[in-house]
Amino acid sequence: MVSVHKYSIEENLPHKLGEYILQKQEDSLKNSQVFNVAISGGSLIDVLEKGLVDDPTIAPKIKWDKWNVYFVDERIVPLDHRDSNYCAFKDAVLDKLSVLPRVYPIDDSLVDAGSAAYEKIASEYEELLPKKLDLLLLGCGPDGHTCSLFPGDHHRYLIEETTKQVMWCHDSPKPPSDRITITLPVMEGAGAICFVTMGTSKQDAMHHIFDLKDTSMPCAVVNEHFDAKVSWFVDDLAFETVTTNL
Ligand SMILES: O=C(O)[C@H](O)[C@@H](O)[C@H](O)[C@H](O)COP(=O)(O)O
Repeated sequence: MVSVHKYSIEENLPHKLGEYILQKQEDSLKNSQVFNVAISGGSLIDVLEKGLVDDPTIAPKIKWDKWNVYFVDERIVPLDHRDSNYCAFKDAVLDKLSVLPRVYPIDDSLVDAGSAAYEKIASEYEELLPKKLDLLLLGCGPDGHTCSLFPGDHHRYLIEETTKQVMWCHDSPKPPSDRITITLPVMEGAGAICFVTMGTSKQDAMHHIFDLKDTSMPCAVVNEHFDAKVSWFVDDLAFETVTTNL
């Protein structure tokens, strides 16, 4: 069963997420020299800053030199553009560290080459991915999207992909329009999948995902497919409308 960790403001979700990530780091480093993590953009990055960099009890235990950081999705913009997930992570986390992880951004030399090059950015990124990601840290949009796997017929080709691990997402309903995203085959191979979602704007999505099991929402598809390896870190506000006992 999917596990849900629900916190009030006072309970400090970023700290609890930090503890969870720390445990995953330790588990992975028992069997490997490196900890392979892939992160999304959006509000997750602020939570990572609070939980992994600012938190005085967690921060010293994070072995950044053992981390390989990938992106579950990225907007096709230059890496120093304010819309870039890499740029957001750099500003919020990397620039504050004295020991750096190895980070794998997209090759942004092709971002101005037009849509013909975007498939190439995706396939090149697929080449960069390790055999196994230990942990995926994901967000959930108000429409139930995750990574750049959006709901609706127009984007069905992304959630239904069974072979390619990274794809070009065009006409994204959330700007910017062109992105790359990992697909379900990457989730299939991952050690653990963790969603982080907070606030009232997520209430409708939470009701659809947890009460109605509405698989028109990509997050509900992830819950359904990967079940026991999926955890959700949510706050009271986001879960206010959920009636299912979890
Ligand atoms: O690049 C992106 O747009 C993100 O990776 C995206 O998938 C994000 O995780 C969700 O949209 C949730 O974002 P919020 O948590 O900011 O609502």
